[in-house]
Amino acid sequence: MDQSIRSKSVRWLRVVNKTEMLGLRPQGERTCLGFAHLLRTVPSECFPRKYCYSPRFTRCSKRSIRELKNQAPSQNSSSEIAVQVRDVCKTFQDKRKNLLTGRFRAVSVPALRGISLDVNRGEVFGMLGPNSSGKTTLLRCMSTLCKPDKGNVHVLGKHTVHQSAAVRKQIGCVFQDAGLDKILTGREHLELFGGLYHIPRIRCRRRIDELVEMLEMGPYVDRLTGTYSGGIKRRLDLALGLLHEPPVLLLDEPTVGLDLSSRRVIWNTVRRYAEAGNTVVFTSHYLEEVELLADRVAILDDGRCIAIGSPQELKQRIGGRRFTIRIQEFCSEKVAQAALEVLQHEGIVEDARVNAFEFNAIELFVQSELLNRLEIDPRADADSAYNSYTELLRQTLKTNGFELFGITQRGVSLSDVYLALAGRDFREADQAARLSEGSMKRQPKRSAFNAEPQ
Ligand SMILES: Nc1ncnc2c1ncn2[C@@H]1O[C@H](COP(=O)(O)OP(=O)(O)OP(=O)(O)O)[C@@H](O)[C@H]1O
Repeated sequence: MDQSIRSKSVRWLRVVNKTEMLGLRPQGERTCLGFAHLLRTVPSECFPRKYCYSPRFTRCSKRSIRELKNQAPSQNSSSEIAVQVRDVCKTFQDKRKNLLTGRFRAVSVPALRGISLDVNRGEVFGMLGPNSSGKTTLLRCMSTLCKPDKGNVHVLGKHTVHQSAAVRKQIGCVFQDAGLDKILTGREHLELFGGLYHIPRIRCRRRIDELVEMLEMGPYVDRLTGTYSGGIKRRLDLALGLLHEPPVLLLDEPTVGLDLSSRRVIWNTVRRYAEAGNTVVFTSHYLEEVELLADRVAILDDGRCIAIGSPQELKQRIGGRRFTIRIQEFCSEKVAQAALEVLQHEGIVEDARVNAFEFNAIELFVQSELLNRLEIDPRADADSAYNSYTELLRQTLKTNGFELFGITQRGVSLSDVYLALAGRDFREADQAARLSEGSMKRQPKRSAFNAEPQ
């Protein structure tokens, strides 16, 4: 590559470092380098002394720093807790255009509404939620990039606002919109970051080789990143986040839009990293990814944490089984509603609805209490009891003139947990978020099982 371009790029990088890190870049101004925002989480001590004045998020009075240092560690900031979030609220001020008048008006968009949670050291912690539930904002609060309006976030006992420089030394971040500089190769990116983190050159090279092997990037690392596919770009992003071996790794939707092989590589890398005693916090939209990867998961809805626990615990808390009844392959809503009314009238379903996203299939949650009440094989094991219940459904629908296309049953999934707690399923929530993006949000519904949101 042309050396002059590269040195220009590195010079720009320094300028961008300085302005991004110190929060001096005017809002909305474009940076020359795509990956500039990645650098915001690099500790400010990496920059020449003369640049290090008044960083936006580290600015606080000497007195408040003294107070923080003298503060006795709270009960939960013990060594077992890697990330502590307490009562965090964040509201954005946004502008919306009135389509009639063409004028903009200011609107408040509450992104986080009092979230508290703890992430233990050495665990893989997932944050699951539909669009606009506040996952990214919470992750940005943990990474020092977003300042909560209310509440505190501590990472390894350090306050993310008052001790942001100390926090940045402990974290690695991979965000959704991470950009890479097209005119540098993957290895050059890694070397550049190694330099910023002051990793000795030989150690840095060894670490780069390790990461290249771990992320299966051998054939790509010496190519210009402009030629990378989405999956390889995400792998390089992850390598940049892992380069300095941070004890806490923050990932925002690490596998969104990737094919299965890239996802597998990323999942394996994250797992191995956590097994080495590090903490990983990630957000995801994919239920199966969270079930597979997370030791514990927080389910977010509308800026609130509605459940927290291991995927297994959460599913057990809901219990029972989920039935899907299809009257016809592509059923109309009217027919499905009529069938549901029959079942309700016969008193053999408790918690049921017609799912418009599944061609108006009827979905039921069935728990053992219902089977006991209906006196279905009281002495039989769970499987036979649920099979008898299936037969009862089939007979009831048949005697009322409904020909069945099919009935399936399965154990509950995290999607059912979300449905039970939030009163709507993921796709409905995503659609609602898209429709009401930024407008007044609905109040959370009571759970389908009357489970109290936490
Ligand atoms: N900089 C911002 N300015 C205005 N509103 C914002 C800003 N950042 C986030 N929001 C709003 O805050 C809410 C939560 O957004 P956030 O990105 O945290 O959600 P999310 O759960 O990560 O969603 P997704 O899964 O789509 O990434 C949304 O309504 C979003 O529009």
